[in-house]
Amino acid sequence: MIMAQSALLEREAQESSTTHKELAGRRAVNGSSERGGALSTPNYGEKKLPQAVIIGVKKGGTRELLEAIGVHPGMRAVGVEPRFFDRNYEKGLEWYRVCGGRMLQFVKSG
Ligand SMILES: Nc1ncnc2c1ncn2[C@@H]1O[C@H](COP(=O)(O)OS(=O)(=O)O)[C@@H](OP(=O)(O)O)[C@H]1O
Repeated sequence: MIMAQSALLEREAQESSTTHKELAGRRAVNGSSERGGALSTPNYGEKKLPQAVIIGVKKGGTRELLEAIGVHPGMRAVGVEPRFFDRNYEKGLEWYRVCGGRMLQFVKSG
């Protein structure tokens, strides 16, 4: 199942123990900035939160779906599943965003 998640991520951001102000401070230290949900750094380009997530049971065929989506020239799909919601949730939204940037090494771009 693919689920639009902007509302979910917005709620996550609001509930996160790290405030926007704190994150802005960290970005200033790291020489990065945020524009419209995209974290920009001089060395790594933009690290955007995903616009959709694939949710599925184990052995439900999610990998196949992910790879099929990734073939589309207009889509960027993660190469390695970040397992954010079930294994890495406590690492927070910032980890998820940085992970998204790392994913770009594996994606097919259009
Ligand atoms: N279209 C289609 N029809 C039937 N079966 C399919 C299909 N696509 C993927 N598969 C099978 O789904 C299994 C992998 O599912 P996942 O990608 O969710 O695996 S995992 O849970 O993340 O490991 C994996 O099953 P196993 O080969 O038994 O491991 C795939 O063969």
